[in-house]
Amino acid sequence: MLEVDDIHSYYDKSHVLEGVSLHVEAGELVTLLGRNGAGKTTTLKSIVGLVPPRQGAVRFEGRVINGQEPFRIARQGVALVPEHRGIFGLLSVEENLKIAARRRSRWQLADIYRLFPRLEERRRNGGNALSGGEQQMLAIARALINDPRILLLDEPTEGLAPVIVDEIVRILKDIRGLGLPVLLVEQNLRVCEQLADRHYVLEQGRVVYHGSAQAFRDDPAIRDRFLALSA
Ligand SMILES: Nc1ncnc2c1ncn2[C@@H]1O[C@H](COP(=O)(O)OP(=O)(O)OP(=O)(O)O)[C@@H](O)[C@H]1O
Repeated sequence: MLEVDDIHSYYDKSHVLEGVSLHVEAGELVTLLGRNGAGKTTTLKSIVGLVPPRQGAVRFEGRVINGQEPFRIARQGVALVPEHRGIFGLLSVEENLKIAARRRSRWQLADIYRLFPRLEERRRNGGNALSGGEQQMLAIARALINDPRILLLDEPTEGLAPVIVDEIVRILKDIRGLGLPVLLVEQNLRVCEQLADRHYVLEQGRVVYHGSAQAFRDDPAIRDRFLALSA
């Protein structure tokens, strides 16, 4: 349903993605791994039009979307939850959700609160008063209430305490259980292994490994290589 086909992306003259290809099928959770600076965030930004690829194609549900404005890509249901969470600090949790809600969304507030009980508890708190983990949950919740057809997540567990990481993993499992496809950029291998159907590893703007979660688990060479990289 999402197909990234040999994209090349740049920051000015700096050639950052050198022919990245990947795909995410309906109902899949796919992770994008790689060390800092490998191009993971740039791949997500290229998909949503924030860093438009200069070559190659991005197709969503069979239609070419690269070259469109980011808001048009978002409107088609491609939602990015960026690393720096982008919530409104002066608005309450519930206001943050209501402002993001799309009319006729499949997601109502009650559905969101069922998935994120912590947000219901804190629904009258201001965004500024939330912990890092709660802000991350709110960022994911805001993306969901806007009724995406695919969710792109940039390092949702970064810097969070283990107990909160477990809560985010539980939420992502539930999202996956609902059949919503997810492309997850994540450095935490334990998180990836609990969630993913397939993995891609990026190095210096290229895909250097692609395989099923099972193949990745069974292949110590690639695991060691990745672990060594991320250490
Ligand atoms: N706005 C920018 N302007 C110029 N160069 C950039 C910009 N953003 C990223 N880069 C460079 O592009 C390359 C890929 O960065 P990117 O953020 O995509 O990597 P990443 O794999 O997501 O790593 P990280 O985990 O550190 O975010 C890096 O060399 C980085 O320095």
